[in-house]
Amino acid sequence: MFIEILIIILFFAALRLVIIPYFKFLKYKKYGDGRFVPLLGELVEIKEAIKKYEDVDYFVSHQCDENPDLRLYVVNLGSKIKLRLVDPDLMRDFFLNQQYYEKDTFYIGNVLRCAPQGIAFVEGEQWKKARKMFSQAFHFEYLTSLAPLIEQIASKVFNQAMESSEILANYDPLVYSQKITGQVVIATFFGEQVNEKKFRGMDLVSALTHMLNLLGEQSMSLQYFLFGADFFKLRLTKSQRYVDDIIKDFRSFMKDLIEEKIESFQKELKEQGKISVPSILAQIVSTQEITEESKKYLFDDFTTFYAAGTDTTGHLLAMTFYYITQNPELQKALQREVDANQDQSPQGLAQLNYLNAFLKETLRYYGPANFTFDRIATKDHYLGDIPIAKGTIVVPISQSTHRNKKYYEDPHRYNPERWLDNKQKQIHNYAYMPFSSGQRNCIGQHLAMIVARITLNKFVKMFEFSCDPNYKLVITQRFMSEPLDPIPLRLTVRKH
Ligand code: HEM
Repeated sequence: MFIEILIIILFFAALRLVIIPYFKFLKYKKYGDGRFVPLLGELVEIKEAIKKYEDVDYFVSHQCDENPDLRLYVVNLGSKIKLRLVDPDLMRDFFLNQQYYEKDTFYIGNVLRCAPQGIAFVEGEQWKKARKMFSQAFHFEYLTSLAPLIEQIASKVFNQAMESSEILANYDPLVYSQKITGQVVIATFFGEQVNEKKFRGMDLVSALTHMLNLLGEQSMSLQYFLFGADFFKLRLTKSQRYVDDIIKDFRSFMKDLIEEKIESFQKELKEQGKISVPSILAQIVSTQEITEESKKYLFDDFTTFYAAGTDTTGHLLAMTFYYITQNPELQKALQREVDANQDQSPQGLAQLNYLNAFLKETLRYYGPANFTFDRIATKDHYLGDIPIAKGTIVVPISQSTHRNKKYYEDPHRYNPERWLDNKQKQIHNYAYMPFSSGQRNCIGQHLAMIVARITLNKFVKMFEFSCDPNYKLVITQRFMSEPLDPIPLRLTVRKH
């Protein structure tokens, strides 16, 4: 009897976890290509890519090599089916049909515990309100008023590096770029570094980094994959209780800080008719009514901006520094351009050919976020001629399109020159999307580019730099795809 019951249970488990998903997989595979690995699905691919090709994104980068007309690639994630869109036309349909999707929190669920109501993961009316509240503050024109603040932060970090021969001899561009970008998110939000405020003895950058690292570590554990984020809320172990308490205390600390700032901005506005130092929060306080409801979400939005804007922009800068060293001729041209430039404003820097070509090419070749978070279909619908069933995961993979020879000549070569003098042939609107597209595109893209241009410009002005010739770049998976070993740059201070 026991054996029969066991067989029945195993049969139903196999049906639910493997057989039904496999038939769904076949249904979608006929529109493109795909790979089904029972239970483990795409996790196997991630492991293989690192082990065999030393690049966690190898497969998505090379997805269209054999078939540039490929439309989609189907994989499984446990029993769920996931469609990776690689054809720009399909991506366009996807972005025009956002009403049928919600963000899937499988990979990010635990990190979200520190900002559950942040703009990046709320849906519907709540998302619309949040996006409306911040949209003016993230306009290029408004952000240009924050350029002096960004400039100060970059100078401070570079000046510190200049004082230490040890740092100059072994400069880790990821660490120092993220120092800059983390401070920039805080300073552009509040108008200053708020250094006097300490959380458990830590400044804001250290506290946020500490909390996000703890949550990230939990997300990489087997328990997370088996039981999800709720498991860590149970406070079963000392370390679970430690992390849970940090989240609660930090949220309440930030709530007080933001309320205090709002009150002081409102007072300044009342007494002087304007807020003297520009910032994202100042822009909101001076143009909108701050309700109790909006206050409630502002903390989570701030944390979201920090999480979304620090590593990404830092990664863009670090990888650009690295690739510049791999192209010495162009490095010289960039240096000449930067030295000759008279207009250091964000508008002026946006006109520099080589500077922008390098940033654009890094974003194409190995941008920090070359795919969006997974989306789950909330209703049956069509993308073009493809019927998408409710519950299917769909995600546009711009990394595949960015490396498709149909759109880019010699796509696996890092070549900033393709962006000079309009050499790059007119590309499909959805074949270059480092900041995604549609209504949920990156709200911080202008800030990211302003920060990247100011920092790169300053770096090139201040330093000669090269990379240790023995260094081998291996890309692994952390919070995002990152170099496994720190990039060892050698810096010498330039004499002007
Ligand atoms: C080079 C730097 C950056 C890149 C490549 C990047 C890329 C992206 C991408 C691809 C998305 C879409 C994600 C999805 O739909 O699943 C996104 C969304 C977002 N980004 Fe960025 N980002 C960068 C910098 C920033 C910065 C500096 C901020 C803010 C300070 C920021 C804030 C956000 C937010 C809040 C969202 C969610 C928007 C929404 O759902 O309405 N990002 N970003």
